[in-house]
Amino acid sequence: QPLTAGDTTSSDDSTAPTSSTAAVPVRKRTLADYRLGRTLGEGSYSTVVAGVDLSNKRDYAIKVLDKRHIIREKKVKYVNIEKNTLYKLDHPGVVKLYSTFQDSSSLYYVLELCQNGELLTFIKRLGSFDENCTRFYAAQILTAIEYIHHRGVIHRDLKPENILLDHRMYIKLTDFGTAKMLEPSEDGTESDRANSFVGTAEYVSPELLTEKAACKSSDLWALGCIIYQLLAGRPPFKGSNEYQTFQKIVKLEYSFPAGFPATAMDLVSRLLVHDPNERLGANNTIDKLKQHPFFDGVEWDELWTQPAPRLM
Ligand SMILES: Nc1ncnc2c1ncn2[C@@H]1O[C@H](COP(=O)(O)OP(=O)(O)OP(=O)(O)O)[C@@H](O)[C@H]1O
Ligand SMILES: O=C(O)C[C@H](Cc1nc2cc(Cl)cc(Cl)c2[nH]1)c1ccc(Cl)cc1
Repeated sequence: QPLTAGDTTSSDDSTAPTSSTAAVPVRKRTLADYRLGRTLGEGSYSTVVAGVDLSNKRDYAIKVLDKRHIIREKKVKYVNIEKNTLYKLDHPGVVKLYSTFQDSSSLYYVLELCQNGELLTFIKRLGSFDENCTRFYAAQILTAIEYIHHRGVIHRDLKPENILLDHRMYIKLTDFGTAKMLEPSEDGTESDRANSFVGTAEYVSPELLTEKAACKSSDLWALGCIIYQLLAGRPPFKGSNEYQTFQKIVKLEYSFPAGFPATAMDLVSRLLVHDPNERLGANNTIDKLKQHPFFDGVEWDELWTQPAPRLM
């Protein structure tokens, strides 16, 4: 018998006033609060299913992790990094985490539902994006990166699989389990280097391969790779295996296909730069990135209210 709004099984006082004005404390959710629907996707350690919250009839994405698997694979740290990072972030371009809970076998994240799945799916389906669509999506991704960096978070694994699309076809960054929260160091400025962890081969920055240390600028390198991929239909560095890919990155071995728009070529070549400090927008100068001619015409204040361009 599914729960209906107003029914309560937990210690709540079931005679609690049901009027919407009553400040009912936010009760820790349990699985019983949701009607689970279709499976949205599978991760290495997770399954994501659609779920309707029975008390407010809203749709969510519920990410389920098997506890034993998490412990065996030593991913406890990543789970708590993803939880703490997502709880801290609040931006239209970042997937929202509403609640977390657990039962005897699993851990649950209740996430904002991104009905249109992964950006990668659309790149594959269309082959590539036209310049106008690339501009819109690059601008949305850029403002989401600007926001997480402002909050002292480096994503470290930005790629079209980790950029989801909601019902309005707006982007939502996800997968913060490998993100890095920069610790404010003694002199108050945040330490700018994060150690260990290597992202996905095609999008990994050179500094991560040579010095094993990511910085905010590593996300700008990934943005350069993503802009290239939106227009070319494939990432700039792609070897026949991971090692080959890393070689190309370290040697900056990439070229633009014929027909690649000139302003986009200029922008990408200012992001795919070895020295992290030399990348356009590095060292908290993302405004310089926004002023690049490629973004001419972007209404930055309307970016999260205007309708997304039709992908074609
Ligand atoms: N909030 C969401 N809304 C809709 N679909 C989602 C959402 N979060 C994840 N998904 C889908 O579920 C799939 C699995 O996501 P999840 O984050 O659990 O694993 P992953 O990060 O893709 O894989 P891995 O853990 O191996 O990196 C994703 O590929 C995505 O398609
Ligand atoms: O309920 C909360 O919010 C806190 C718990 C803390 C927590 N309990 C755990 C149990 C196990 Cl076995 C593994 C991890 Cl990573 C665990 N993390 C929790 C539950 C779910 C998720 Cl996704 C993260 C953290």
